[in-house]
Amino acid sequence: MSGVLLWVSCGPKENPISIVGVAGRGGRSQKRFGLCNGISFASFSPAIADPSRSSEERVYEVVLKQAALVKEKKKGTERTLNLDKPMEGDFTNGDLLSAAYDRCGEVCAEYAKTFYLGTQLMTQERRKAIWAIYVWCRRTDELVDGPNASHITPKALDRWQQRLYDVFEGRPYDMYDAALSDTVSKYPVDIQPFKDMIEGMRLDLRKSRYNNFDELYLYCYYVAGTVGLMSVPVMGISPESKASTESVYNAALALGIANQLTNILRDVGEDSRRGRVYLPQDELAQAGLSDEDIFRGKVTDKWRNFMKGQIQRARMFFDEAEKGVSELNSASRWPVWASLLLYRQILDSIEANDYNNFTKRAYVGKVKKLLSLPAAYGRALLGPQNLTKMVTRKV
Ligand SMILES: CC(C)=CCC/C(C)=C/CC/C(C)=C/CC/C(C)=C/[C@@H]1[C@@H](COP(=O)(O)OP(=O)(O)O)[C@]1(C)CC/C=C(\C)CC/C=C(\C)CCC=C(C)C
Ligand SMILES: [Mn+2]
Repeated sequence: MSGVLLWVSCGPKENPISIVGVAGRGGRSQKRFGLCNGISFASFSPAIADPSRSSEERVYEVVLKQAALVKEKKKGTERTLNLDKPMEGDFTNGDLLSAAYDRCGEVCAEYAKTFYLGTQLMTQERRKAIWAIYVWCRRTDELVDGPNASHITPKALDRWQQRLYDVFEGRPYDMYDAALSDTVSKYPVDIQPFKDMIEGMRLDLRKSRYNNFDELYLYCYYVAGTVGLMSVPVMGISPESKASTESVYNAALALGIANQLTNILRDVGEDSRRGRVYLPQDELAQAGLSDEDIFRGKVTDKWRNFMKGQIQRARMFFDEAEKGVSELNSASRWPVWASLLLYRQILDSIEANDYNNFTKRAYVGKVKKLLSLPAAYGRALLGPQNLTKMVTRKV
């Protein structure tokens, strides 16, 4: 890839896997949480650094705050690009800004073709903003996962965060930043999910095991749930929607978590070869498995049973997310359905591979991908259905 980018609930024992989802209306919503084990939060982001509560509770507080902010700001703040800091070009110039957005679109097309195709149905303004957010997320992930990852230190992430503050204050460093600066000046996008994604990358630098689902949930929020929270203010909620803002944000969070859990299940072998195990250690132990079994990479009945539970949990998060998609603005629904249906099918593919995610990479073939697009389009035609007030599901 281009060098430009590079520089830069847990449940009770008899019910081992459960999630309790929520959707409410008019600010009266409540949320129930699974009980999860304690974890050290000393260096986590202050917004969610409270060890006495579960990750779900703390993340849900961020959701509520984001929903309140979007209601408050509606059309964004009056920030304008500030040129105190020298840049290579004048990005307040319409042509340069437009070139910056085009470049974001190219990066998006190069990395995520199907998703790029999905954005084509969105209004031009929204599509550009989503591209800018996409590129920032991709660059952030590249810091810890790209070819220069071995040189990345917590200090480098601190600098990336400082640069993020500059972007939000209208002081972009380069054209990708300029596109994001412009986006956050136009849409009620808050900095918190961006900071939290950087926090997820910090976690990746220092942690390679997750004791329980509570810890894993927090990681998934940081690196993926945040994407949902960044995207909703741009995608917009349908004017016909009667669902509460927080319930839509909650669904967006669930989609990010579902995607990341799916990523983790698909990449078990690949991650283990990098010394990483993103599976809850307590659930592995309950299934009679350990890290050794993962490094050995043999598909056994114990492994199959364990995987069935993990897949089931990921599907529950997808179900949770599905309830929110129809509440989005009509033009935003198609790309979200497309990405949801495609990602969800990776889980089917893991099953079709007889749970061999050690040496076989689960993927969705071209035909299935193509068939998903009209299926997504059909679903996108369905408008707001009103999220039920509270949904509680246990497996
Ligand atoms: C109401 C409702 C359901 C609204 C929809 C909200 C919405 C658009 C949610 C998007 C969820 C989403 C696409 C999350 C991304 C999850 C993800 C895959 C995160 C990856 C993290 C790190 O993973 P890892 O390193 O293990 O994996 P790789 O091997 O590196 O792949 C990420 C890579 C973090 C970076 C995330 C991105 C680059 C994706 C950013 C995407 C967008 C901004 C666009 C989202 C919009 C649509 C239409 C899907
Ligand atoms: Mn990555």
